[in-house]
Amino acid sequence: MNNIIVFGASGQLGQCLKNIASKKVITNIYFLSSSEANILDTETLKKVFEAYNPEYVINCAAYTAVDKAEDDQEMALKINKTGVENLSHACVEHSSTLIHISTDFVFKGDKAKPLTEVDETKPVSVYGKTKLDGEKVIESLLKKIFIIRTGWLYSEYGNNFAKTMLRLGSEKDELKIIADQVGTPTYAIDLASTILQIIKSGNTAYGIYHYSNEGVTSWYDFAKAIFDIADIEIKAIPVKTEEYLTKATRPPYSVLDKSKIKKEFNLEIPYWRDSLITCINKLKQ
Ligand SMILES: NC(=O)C1=CN([C@@H]2O[C@H](COP(=O)(O)OP(=O)(O)OC[C@H]3O[C@@H](n4cnc5c(N)ncnc54)[C@H](OP(=O)(O)O)[C@@H]3O)[C@@H](O)[C@H]2O)C=CC1
Ligand SMILES: Cc1cn([C@H]2C[C@H](O)[C@@H](COP(=O)(O)OP(=O)(O)O[C@H]3O[C@@H](C)C(=O)[C@@H](O)[C@H]3O)O2)c(=O)[nH]c1=O
Repeated sequence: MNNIIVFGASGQLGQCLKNIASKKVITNIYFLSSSEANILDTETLKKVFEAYNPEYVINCAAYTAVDKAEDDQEMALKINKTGVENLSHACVEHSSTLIHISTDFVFKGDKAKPLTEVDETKPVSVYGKTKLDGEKVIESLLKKIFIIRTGWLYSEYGNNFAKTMLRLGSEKDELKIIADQVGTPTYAIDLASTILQIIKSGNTAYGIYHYSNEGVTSWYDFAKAIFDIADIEIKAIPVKTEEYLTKATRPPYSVLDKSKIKKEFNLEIPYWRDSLITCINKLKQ
């Protein structure tokens, strides 16, 4: 098999890909951190693509600070749109297939019905808008693409809600957690396995796909499950969105319909609580 390169490799998903690739003994995959390959630096991208001539490019690089993006629109746009545009041009030049990760936050989330790939996008945050811009730029430049929209990523790596809850759970006696935002947590290790499975399949059914774990929950119930599985005693207080102020607006409902990806790649997706147990057990080791 020809080379695979991963951009944004030191982030959460990048580290999960590294973990899975080493378990599956995949040796033709190369992991590039932001300091090794900044997707805003076209000269570096040119050199990297010439050196590796990748068959597949996995883009895990992104501006992911949802609240910070509201005051830092320029940088969020640069990374999530211009950087993605640079990668797309390089992929065209080298005939590479681009696997790009997008988000449930491209949706407004005002309808309580699992969201399909053809549902209307209407982001309500700067982060969501810039991620949608990234999707659009890829679709306008490249044919060989897999855009995977996912949501609520967590794992033993990087920063995420589950690790924040574990930390706050050991520091505080009580915690207010939003109970009227509903979605599905995604164990980034499960997503990483799926990405490598897509590559291995050689399937060329290019397009947008939705992926999360199975099931539906709220941030409050997700937090309760984290405390329960990790044996943390804390008073968790369910609150409405208006009672927990954040800079960015988040979709109230962002459950993704995964029928398309399951059918096309013959996937069995774990239920979110089962994967959460796996993750917390790993964190305990
Ligand atoms: N986290 C989540 O809950 C969700 C994430 N997603 C999407 O999944 C993808 C992966 O997310 P995740 O791993 O959690 O995010 P992280 O924030 O953990 O990782 C993002 C990585 O991108 C790197 N990066 C930032 N700017 C550049 C740049 N200019 N050039 C190269 N690399 C850069 C960062 O480098 P550095 O460490 O040096 O800053 C970081 O390592 C993203 O596309 C995100 O939008 C989708 C849904 C949910
Ligand atoms: C820490 C904390 C958060 N919350 C709420 C705020 C928010 O609505 C929700 C999640 O907060 P976080 O800031 O941890 O997560 P957030 O950064 O909003 O997570 C999002 O990240 C981006 C990158 C995505 O693409 C999304 O799919 C999603 O995972 O939980 C509480 O209610 N209580 C708390 O103590």
